Amino acid sequence: RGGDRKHLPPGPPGVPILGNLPQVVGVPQLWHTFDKWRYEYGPLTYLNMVGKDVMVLNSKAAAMELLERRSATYSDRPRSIVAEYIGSRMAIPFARYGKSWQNMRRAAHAVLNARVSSQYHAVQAEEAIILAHGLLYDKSSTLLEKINGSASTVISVVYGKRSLSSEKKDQVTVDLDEDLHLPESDPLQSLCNIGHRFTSSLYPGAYLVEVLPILDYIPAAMARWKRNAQKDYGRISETFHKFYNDAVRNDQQRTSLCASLADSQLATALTNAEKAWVTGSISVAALETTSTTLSFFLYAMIQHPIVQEQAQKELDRVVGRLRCPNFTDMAHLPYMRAIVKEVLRWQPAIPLVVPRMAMEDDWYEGRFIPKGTAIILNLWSMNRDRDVYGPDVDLFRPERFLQESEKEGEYALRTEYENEDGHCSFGFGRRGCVGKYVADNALFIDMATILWALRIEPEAFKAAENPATQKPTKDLVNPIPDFQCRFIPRFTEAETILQHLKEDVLQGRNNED
Ligand code: HEM
Repeated sequence: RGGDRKHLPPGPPGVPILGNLPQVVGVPQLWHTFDKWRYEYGPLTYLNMVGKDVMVLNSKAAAMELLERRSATYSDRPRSIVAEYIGSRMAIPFARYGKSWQNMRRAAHAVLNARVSSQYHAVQAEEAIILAHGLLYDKSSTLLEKINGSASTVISVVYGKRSLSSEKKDQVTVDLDEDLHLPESDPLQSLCNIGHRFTSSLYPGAYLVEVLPILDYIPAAMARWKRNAQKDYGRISETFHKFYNDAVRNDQQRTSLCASLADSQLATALTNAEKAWVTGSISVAALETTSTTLSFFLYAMIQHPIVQEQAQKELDRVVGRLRCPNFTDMAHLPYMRAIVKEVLRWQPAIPLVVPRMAMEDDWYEGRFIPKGTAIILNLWSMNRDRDVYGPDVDLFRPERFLQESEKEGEYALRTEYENEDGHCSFGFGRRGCVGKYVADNALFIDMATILWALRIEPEAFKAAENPATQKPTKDLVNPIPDFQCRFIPRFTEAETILQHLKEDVLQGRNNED
């Protein structure tokens, strides 16, 4: 093995003992640092973190080979001491590979796969109406509040039509040293905060104990990080149980994921606690990813009014102005579908994914990957691979997924993207995003409904002169830029139709009670 280690991939030189730790600890938006390194070191960048092997995986080709074709070797997550105290063993996205994860994943797949995901079309279309209506009329919430609330599309799928509603939503901030804030009045905020508790604790270099596991022997009474993590586990568990039990009791229609799990034969392998954690952790995985992507969509639209106009031309031609878009229009709206793909490519919600672990010694293109290596998936760089997307990777340009159609001024999706994402933002292989069909559908119907009804304009600043800034973050989630926009009805009927449909949705929900 000593000889093999001479063939480790290249990486930035580190310092004695600590290795590359000082180049990583405390650095915000690490995906930018890793992106720079990839031009120097190639598809795999080697880092030594106090003697621990870590590699950053930067190219789609390498990810396809290792994570898809050799997925049996790369489906585990490395042990994270802090995340385990918080409950990662029970949470699908963070759990180690094994029987318990397999049972949870199987149950999640059964209710989220491509075929079943069409069952959620109706509730997704309803939520899209509520979102577009709220963007236009709800003056009591900020844009960010509306966007956070908008992700309830996904939450309705998990917890039912009487989805968890929020009374007040703040921008999510979780300080590792502060108490986990789980406001009872605001379940969506609680789920976001739980998600950040995990994703910030898994950010490279977040806790010293991860690279010096001996620190785990310090008793909880003397280690605040451990006390906090143990306390948070109890509170998260209680929250997930409450949401699950309420949903099973209240979802008379039995359409929600919770009700499916409660009724399903498939879920018999799961304990009640696992069911609560499966649904809780799926919501956590779904919520901020979807709302972050929707935020970047709005941001892209104010920066690119021509893209907006092009999409609206397509919507007018295919849908007309007498009804809202629906899922049967999807196949006829290639420009809209290209916008969904381009937002996901341009700004992946999770630029650095929760790492994988090599379960065996392995080789890639003459480079040695020792067993136990933590592999950080750098989706940011994969989505900006110039060999795949051309030199304009930093630009938002949906046309990259399109070709001219036979009819002048119209587009068709390039055939290779009909059944392919065209981006890497859902990850790879056995641990790839299990909710990607539900996510794609929610994003499509939300974006199409908004663009059909509304024109989106920048507020208070000219985007080109005063670009919005992103807060520095030490979290795996891509922070939403600080921007404001306003919404204007595109035509009179849009307002009337939105108003009627929203009333119908609320009326329908009241009748179900
Ligand atoms: C724009 C929306 C979304 C994005 C960008 C996204 C992205 C991701 C990524 C990058 C991963 C890790 C993949 C890997 O390790 O290779 C993941 C995992 C996961 N996602 Fe999503 N996701 C989205 C929406 C959703 C939705 C709507 C759901 C559920 C309804 C969901 C459920 C999950 C779950 C349960 C996992 C863990 C899978 C596992 O470890 O086995 N996600 N997602």
